[in-house]
Amino acid sequence: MQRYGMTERKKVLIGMSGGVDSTVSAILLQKEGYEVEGVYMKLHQKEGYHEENFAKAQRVGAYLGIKVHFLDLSNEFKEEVYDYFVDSYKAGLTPNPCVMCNRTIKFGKMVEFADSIGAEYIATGHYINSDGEFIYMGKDPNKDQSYFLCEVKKEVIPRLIFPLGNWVKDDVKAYAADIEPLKDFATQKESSEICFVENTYDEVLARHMDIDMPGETVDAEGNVVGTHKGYMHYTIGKRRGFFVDGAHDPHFVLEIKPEKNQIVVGTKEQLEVHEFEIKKINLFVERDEFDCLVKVRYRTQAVPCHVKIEGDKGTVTLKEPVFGLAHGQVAAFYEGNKLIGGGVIC
Ligand SMILES: Nc1ncnc2c1ncn2[C@@H]1O[C@H](COP(=O)(O)OP(=O)(O)OP(=O)(O)O)[C@@H](O)[C@H]1O
Repeated sequence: MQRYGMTERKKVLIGMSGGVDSTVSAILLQKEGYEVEGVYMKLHQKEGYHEENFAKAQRVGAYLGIKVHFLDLSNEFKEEVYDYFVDSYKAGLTPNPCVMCNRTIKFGKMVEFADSIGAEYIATGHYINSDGEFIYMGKDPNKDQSYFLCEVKKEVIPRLIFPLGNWVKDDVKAYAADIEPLKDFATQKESSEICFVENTYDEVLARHMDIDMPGETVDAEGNVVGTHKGYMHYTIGKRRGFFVDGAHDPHFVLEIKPEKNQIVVGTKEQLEVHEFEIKKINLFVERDEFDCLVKVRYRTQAVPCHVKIEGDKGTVTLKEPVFGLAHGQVAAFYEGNKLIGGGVIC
């Protein structure tokens, strides 16, 4: 984790969310000899959320004797992440808000803030590794978050430090539990996967539009076979929450047609995908045609593939098929544990 030379003491800005991961990360950085400052970012408008979490981050700051800044990025977050999330569902796509947040906010605006306070390094409590040149999967396979960084700008990587890259979550909690003034951090409820979603994503969408609009469920040939609750309730691969008249076998969502408020359903075999296109390509290596592994969603196995990039589009040919590829999600490319980039599935 140590990047600075023996004679200098390098300044690091750590994103402190009030959670156990960033808390332990801040402690580890200080132990390593870094000059640490923290920042709590206000990202969304969830009632009461920021008061509580900023207070926690400040408690950690007081314990460590470090400054914790408060940065209101709610306008930027709304534009770059929240609106994109809502607009994607409206367009029948499955967004990846954490990927966009990492690119534009955590490793975008937070880096600009680090510059403004003279911090060379930027740290977070993500379960990821980095050698200053590349990003690697974290050691804890259940927590590895490297997938969410595949759209981060290449030039920021040398400045990133992830103190928890070689930790497993249980050890992080045990570490916090041993520190008397901070031991409640070890047992607090874990944050939800998407920070502004309290329960389900459709609760968020329902604040902006009418998502309950019954429509037709059709098969791959376009025959009407049943009904559904409104296209925004579904993602590709979903197998519940719609009706297929007289169906015995399980049916899955194959496609979403927002303009007709239709969902296309079919069998598991019909979900099989061998090739797909990507856009918004972000690579950490200089190549336009290569073999690698690809993860087409967060919690899935990486599969071998061939990538060919032409202009701002790319074609990914899979050597093993995947089932249920959702448009709008990110495909992250790996060589072993090394993240070499990504793109948005279109
Ligand atoms: N509001 C925030 N302000 C500052 N940094 C943040 C904020 N939210 C997240 N981060 C940073 O991003 C990291 C990853 O966030 P994420 O929400 O994915 O993880 P987490 O496992 O809930 O982490 P934590 O236990 O630290 O809350 C955090 O560890 C923290 O360093």
